[in-house]
Amino acid sequence: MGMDIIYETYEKIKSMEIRGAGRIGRAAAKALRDYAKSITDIDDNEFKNKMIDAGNILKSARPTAVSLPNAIKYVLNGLNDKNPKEAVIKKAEEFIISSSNATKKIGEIGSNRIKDGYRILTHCNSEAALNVIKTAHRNGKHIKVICTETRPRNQGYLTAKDLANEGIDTTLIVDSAVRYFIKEVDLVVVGADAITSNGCLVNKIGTSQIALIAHERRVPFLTAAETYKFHPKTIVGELIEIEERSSDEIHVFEEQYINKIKLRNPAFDITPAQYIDGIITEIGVIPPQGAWYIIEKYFGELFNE
Ligand SMILES: O=P(O)(O)OC[C@H]1O[C@H](OP(=O)(O)O)[C@H](O)[C@@H]1O
Repeated sequence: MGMDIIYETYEKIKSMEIRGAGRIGRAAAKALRDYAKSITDIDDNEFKNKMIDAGNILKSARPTAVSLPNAIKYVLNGLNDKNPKEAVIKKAEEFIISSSNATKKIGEIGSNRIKDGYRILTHCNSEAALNVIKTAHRNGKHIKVICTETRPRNQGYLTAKDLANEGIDTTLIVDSAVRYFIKEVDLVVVGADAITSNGCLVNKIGTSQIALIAHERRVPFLTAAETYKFHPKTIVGELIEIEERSSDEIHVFEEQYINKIKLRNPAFDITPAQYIDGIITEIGVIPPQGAWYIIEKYFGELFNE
């Protein structure tokens, strides 16, 4: 096994075979755990160097979702322990369990914001946002959900199938139809790839247009974000890199147009804090202005780095 597990996971995250901010964080933690287990007969220093290299490879798979570096940082904190191998394995297990528990807790907390009869709009395919919706449904609330296709990779199809399998009344629309349908929506719930220290949301491309439309119509806009989706380095002014994916994902033209038409494919956009009514975390619903507090509480040690 050895480094193979790291490269395999790197490839799966990069190609989006494993996708979704929470899932890529857990996949990285699992890969680091299994890699640590496979390393034998070397001294602690060599072990540390190997683990740091592995973490850097995994981190480079995708640049935007902060769950990936946050998960890796959490696991590799174990390297400071007097028994680094055991500590890294334990930290990886801890991250995997606490991340899954956080998405469940978000489901419970967020579902309190959904009333019987609500029509909800969601975008892309977020485990955390879907837990909010599915928990409301499982608690007996009669809800209807509109989900967007989410071009170019159409993660909305995954969302629509998941909701339909739950027995939820589900409608799939094209991304550009959100303003047309907003009059039929009581609440927007989306996921998060990162939350900045000033309460902005980085999420799937198209999210900010939806937030603007919801704001215009005074439809509440919520994002579901585990605390490890908050970006520690934004507190010291670092900007989040927006991933630009291959134009092959949107390529529709014949050969003769290839050099004549430019294609751009940013995967994420930024929703300003003023369009966000609440961030559903596993410790409660916070206003976007509370982002600084979450980063200071959970990632405070980074200030000393
Ligand atoms: O962690 P959970 O809530 O599952 O997903 C959060 C976000 O991750 C996804 O990104 P992509 O499809 O990997 O690019 C979407 O942007 C989604 O909102």
